[in-house]
Amino acid sequence: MDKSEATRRIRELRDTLARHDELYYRQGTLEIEDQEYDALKRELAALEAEFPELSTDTSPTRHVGDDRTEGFAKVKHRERMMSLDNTYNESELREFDARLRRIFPDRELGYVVEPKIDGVAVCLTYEQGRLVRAVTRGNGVEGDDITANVREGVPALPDRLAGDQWPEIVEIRGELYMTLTEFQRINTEREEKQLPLFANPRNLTAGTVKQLAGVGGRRLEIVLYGLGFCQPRRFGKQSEFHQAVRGWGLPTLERYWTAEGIDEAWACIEKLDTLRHEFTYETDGAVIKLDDFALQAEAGATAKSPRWAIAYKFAAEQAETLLEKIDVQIGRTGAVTPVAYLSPVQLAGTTVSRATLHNEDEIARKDIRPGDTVVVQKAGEIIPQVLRVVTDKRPADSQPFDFAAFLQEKGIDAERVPGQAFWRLKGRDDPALIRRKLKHFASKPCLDIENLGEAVVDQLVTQGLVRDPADLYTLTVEELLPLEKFAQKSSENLVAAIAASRDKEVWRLVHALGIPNVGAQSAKDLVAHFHGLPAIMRASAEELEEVDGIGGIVAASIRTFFEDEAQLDLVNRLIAHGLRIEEEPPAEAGTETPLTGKTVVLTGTLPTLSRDEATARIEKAGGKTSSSVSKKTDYVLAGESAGSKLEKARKLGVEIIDEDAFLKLINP
Ligand SMILES: NC(=O)c1ccc[n+]([C@@H]2O[C@H](COP(=O)([O-])OP(=O)(O)OC[C@H]3O[C@@H](n4cnc5c(N)ncnc54)[C@H](O)[C@@H]3O)[C@@H](O)[C@H]2O)c1
Repeated sequence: MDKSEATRRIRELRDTLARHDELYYRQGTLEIEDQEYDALKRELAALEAEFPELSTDTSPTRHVGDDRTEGFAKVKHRERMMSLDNTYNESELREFDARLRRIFPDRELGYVVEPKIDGVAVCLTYEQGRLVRAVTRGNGVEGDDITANVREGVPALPDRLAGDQWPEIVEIRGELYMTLTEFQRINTEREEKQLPLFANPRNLTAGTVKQLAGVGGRRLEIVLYGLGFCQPRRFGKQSEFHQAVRGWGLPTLERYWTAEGIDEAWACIEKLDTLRHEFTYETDGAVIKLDDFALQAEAGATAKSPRWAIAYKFAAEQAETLLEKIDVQIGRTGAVTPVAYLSPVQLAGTTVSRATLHNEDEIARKDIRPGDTVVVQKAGEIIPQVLRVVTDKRPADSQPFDFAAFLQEKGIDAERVPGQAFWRLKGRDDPALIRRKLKHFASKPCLDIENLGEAVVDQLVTQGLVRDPADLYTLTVEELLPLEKFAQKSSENLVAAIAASRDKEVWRLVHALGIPNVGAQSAKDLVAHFHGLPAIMRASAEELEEVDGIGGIVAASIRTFFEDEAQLDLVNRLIAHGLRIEEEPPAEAGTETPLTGKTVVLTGTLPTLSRDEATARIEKAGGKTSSSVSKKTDYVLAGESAGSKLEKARKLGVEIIDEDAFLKLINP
């Protein structure tokens, strides 16, 4: 390769890696498998070695992936947090040992072999034995302060170290992770609510610790294995440190091995490979470290990884199964990702029934078709991917899969992102689209908001006051006054008109949402059948098709709309602003209603109803709410993160119901 070719390829690789880093570290998602990512990084490193003049300090080969995000306080690590060099083959592992033996020619090298936990790196600081801080790796030098989320989300983490043999200040490094059981619990709940599923426990862990409003009832675990800053210094070896961590009562590695020399270390790695599926955490490899801290210090580090440790990653496991159908998932940013639905098959200790297909080009490159027998692989132990098609077993009438035609058939209005392989729902942030949405929302056949005409909408969008319909409900008179042709009275009128739209008929709101293919008549039909928005949101495509006048295309389009997190977020915000979402007639005095004379206590966060909304429903159904649980309480309506009220209800034997049961109760 000549230099200009190398320059072009290096730039391309850096851009690609930067994009995947952003997805992986900041957004908690991924588009390519780790093995593929690692291969791209190696290619870049090789080119930079061949053309050192093209190497720069900002290259992804020189720094750790940065997970810092807005909204978190930044904290400097007292000692840098590094990444690890990694390899997938034994000979490179032996080269690592050979390099160290060149540095320490006369020594027999003692190693520690540890499982490599596939989670999210975290650094805990204990001062005087008390947990004071939990910080992400960040860019290695400073990370995000996630103390509150760690305290809330990791019940197994003690606030105080046991005993009294701890240093005054100690940074303890480890990995946050989520058990498969918890991961499956969350995904099953999401599946029931027809929400998009999370791809794997690692990404969900990354997303959970970076939630700004707490961990929302998700349970995380931690395992601690590394020493950072320590005052006074007191450990001579990694293995001694492990003993201390255990003695302090912290969750630590279930197994680790000490080995003399690389042959013994290799035997330990093989042993680890046979045992790892029994661990509570997912492991994607082994980490081999020099045991002696003095030798570690002498060996030093490169720009991003220590020279005294290496990760050996296990090869992915594979299995053959039938690809039943291809469907799509829609992400928060509107990305439309193809997914393969498989006949369930056992792989790396779990049952696999879905695999990512990444994007349109990937499907075309591998020529994957519904009805194919495919080889699936769990790379890096987590997300299954379709590796290849077993073409010998392809049915005779099979046709290539046409992604664009498939999207059209499903009524998904998406476009391929120029220069990229993925598709995205059309123009989310386009001001013209926002205007169009708002005009539709406020129009006569929708929420019919007086005074919110075209000129006003244009100004609201241009001034950045409103980005979507939910923003209308927080507008204030003060914000409107500076707009053209707005005076005190007209501003008040608009705020009042918007407020009044909260009580309009539910079909108007359903129409106003702008679900593709759902016009005023369909909205009326849907509400007449389901009596409210929540039931429409929960309905399956089959249930939707039971409504007179709703066909397959409209049903699919409704499902796609509510599976899209961005749309769901908008709907939930509208609901939170108190818009009417149920059509049931108000209770008349003297009539028996489902909750007449009953007391309900609310606790936790409900999946779709806000607290005000739930209270309004309870009152409408004849009940009343109370803030504390007693023997007189009839029901406790509990959502995620329900706390002591739930405990008390259990103790007193008060009936506990979730949102679904509640909605059935008031709307039998
Ligand atoms: N698929 C993608 O798009 C994508 C994008 C970015 C990164 N990645 C993956 O992430 C890797 C880079 O991530 P990384 O920098 O966190 O490196 P890494 O995951 O390869 O290894 C370093 C990390 O391992 C963790 N670790 C787990 N067990 C450990 C133990 N016993 N001892 C020491 N450390 C342990 C630590 O958090 C440490 O920071 C890449 O090699 C790639 O596989 C994938």
